[in-house]
Amino acid sequence: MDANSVGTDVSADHVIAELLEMGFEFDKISEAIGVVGPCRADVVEFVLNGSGSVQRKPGGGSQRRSSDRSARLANPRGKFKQSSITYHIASTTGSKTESCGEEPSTSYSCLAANMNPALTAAICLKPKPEHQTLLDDSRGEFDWADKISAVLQKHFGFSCVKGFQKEALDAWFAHKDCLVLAATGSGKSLCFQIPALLTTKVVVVISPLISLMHDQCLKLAKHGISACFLGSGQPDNRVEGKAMAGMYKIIYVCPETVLRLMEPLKKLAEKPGIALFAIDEVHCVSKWGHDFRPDYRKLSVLRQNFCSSKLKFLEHDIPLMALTATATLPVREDILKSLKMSGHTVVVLTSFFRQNLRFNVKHSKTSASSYGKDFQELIGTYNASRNFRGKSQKILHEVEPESESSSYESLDDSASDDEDAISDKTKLAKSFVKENAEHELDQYPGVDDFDVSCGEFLESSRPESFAFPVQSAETSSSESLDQGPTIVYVPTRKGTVELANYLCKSGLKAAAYNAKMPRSHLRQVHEQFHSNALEVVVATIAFGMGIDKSNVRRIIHYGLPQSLEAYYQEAGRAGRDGKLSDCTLYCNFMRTPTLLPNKRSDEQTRAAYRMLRDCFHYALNTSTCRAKILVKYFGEEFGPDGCKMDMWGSGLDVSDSTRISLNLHFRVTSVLMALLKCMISRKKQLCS
Ligand SMILES: Nc1ncnc2c1ncn2[C@@H]1O[C@H](COP(=O)(O)OP(=O)(O)OP(=O)(O)O)[C@@H](O)[C@H]1O
Repeated sequence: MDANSVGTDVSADHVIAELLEMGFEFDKISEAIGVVGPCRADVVEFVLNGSGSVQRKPGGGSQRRSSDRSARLANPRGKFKQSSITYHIASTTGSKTESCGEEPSTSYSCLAANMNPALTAAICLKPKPEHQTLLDDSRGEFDWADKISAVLQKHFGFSCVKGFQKEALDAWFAHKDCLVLAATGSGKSLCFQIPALLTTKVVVVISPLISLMHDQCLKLAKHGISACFLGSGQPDNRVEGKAMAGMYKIIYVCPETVLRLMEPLKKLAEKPGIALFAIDEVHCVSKWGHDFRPDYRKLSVLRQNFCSSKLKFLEHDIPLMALTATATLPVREDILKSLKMSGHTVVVLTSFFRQNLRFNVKHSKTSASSYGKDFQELIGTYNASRNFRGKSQKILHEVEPESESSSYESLDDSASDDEDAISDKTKLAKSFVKENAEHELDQYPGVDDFDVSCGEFLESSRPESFAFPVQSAETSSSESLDQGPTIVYVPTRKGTVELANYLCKSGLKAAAYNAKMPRSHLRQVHEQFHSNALEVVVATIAFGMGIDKSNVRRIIHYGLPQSLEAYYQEAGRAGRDGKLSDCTLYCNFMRTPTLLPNKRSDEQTRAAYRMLRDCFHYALNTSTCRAKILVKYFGEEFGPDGCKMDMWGSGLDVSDSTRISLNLHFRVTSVLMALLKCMISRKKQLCS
């Protein structure tokens, strides 16, 4: 059935279910359907931008309300999940389910659509095979460092490789496996992209997210390098065949697809050859990591199958290059072991310290009632920079958060009576289950979460106007932030919509982003974010790994992250141009941290609790440099001069620390930790 056919209860219910999944509130959806009818795009437009933005449809109004009521009574959320998935699949094959028979014009942000036609055109050219030999297979006869410089300059505009990049490339050149541990934004991708330019062979990159692969392919196309990605997000089924025939220099692929393609990959290894298997975001291998993906563990088949003892035509084992910015010592060991990397693996380790990131923690209820206080400065900053100071002040006073209650149904938004909260265990358990249910959906965006308009990324000539990135600027503590964009991470989908809505109403160019939103919207947010058309993206972790925009000036976590690795990974989106950037964590010290993964073993659940505890301790810390705690977490020690306390945030926000005494912190922490233990057994009961 057409999801948007007007006049049936099923279509209204369908739209309700989808919008609930996106994070919108039931009452608002009902009201909107009542006015504009059950067209998803119109309903969203109405909810976000009000009645003036959408024409009232005949057949809306009271007629719709009865179906809304029945939807509410039946609570059909689970039932509709399947429809929602079917809908998303349909949208990849081009069926017009989005816009009620019209081209989708909806912007879920407060901006008009801002597609970049040049970009779309560039990625939709016809393929042609690559036969450009830069390095012959003997590989020993010439100065390969010169060759690297040449391709680096030609394709990327950089004059030299960084030290750690050279080490990784040396390992590859010596046919050795390599584990690269380097800070966010340091340039790890180049380590596996350059080999593709130095040989006639293909580089296969394993990556966890379609969005990440998509972004990288787009960038490579702009740099004149052909690339494609394979997996369930690939809408063109011819791309896989072309990739296995060696028609792209770099193939991005998700782990489950690599496992499926073992035989074709063996053929590819024979002709034209595979130069390297790169495993990006390799912390996903580890059960102890923050972003465990079970299929990553099965990638040990690469080392087992692509070696000269198994494939007789190979002169050397095909090297593995594993890369991450966030791996603790146990995670590193787990990676080497579970991928069965060679005993001669070269470990390239650089500092995790990002000297231009300034870390702060502030106490906040982190609910709708605290938006006004917490985001006033941000709103003022952007509005002032657009010469809207007067208007924005007015708006700030006019726009009140819609409800005092938090989207979390937290027990503690009074932020005053922790003892009451602790005594009411039933309520706590309910809240725990509810939050868990939401977070589970938010935390692990599947490979189907993103759509692309074209699956092929062929080398395109670089436009004349193409500007190479400016090198890092020196940072000084007195430097002020310029007005690059901000990413706000919130723990729930509902939170993304609520906060983005609030910021839009306050005059900012903001957009919500979560994995359940329509792909067209997600694509649009990506494009607007990269073209500087958005000031703020309010996102779940779906907008995390791989986001590489140079001028992100602020990362705000509005709620506790699930681990310090996740926190540092997300914070690492800031200041990739080397300029001073702020990373602020707003944390409710009175709320039990419950951001927990579901469907895990007890052991993993305990590990998750440990990670949460580390986050909580990080937030509570009042005496040590925050950057120091973070890098220490990854096994790195700072020298005496390593941390400049005046610049890199230390304790809690001063005004808050006067309100919350240390005594209370420690009392609350110990009670919370006891509660967490209690919850493990409680959760078992609830799940059994
Ligand atoms: N040798 C180099 N000289 C100058 N800039 C470089 C060099 N290598 C990479 N860069 C730039 O550094 C930026 C970050 O690179 P990249 O996305 O590969 O980082 P990353 O280490 O993978 O980060 P993350 O782990 O956060 O995804 C890119 O914009 C890239 O162009």
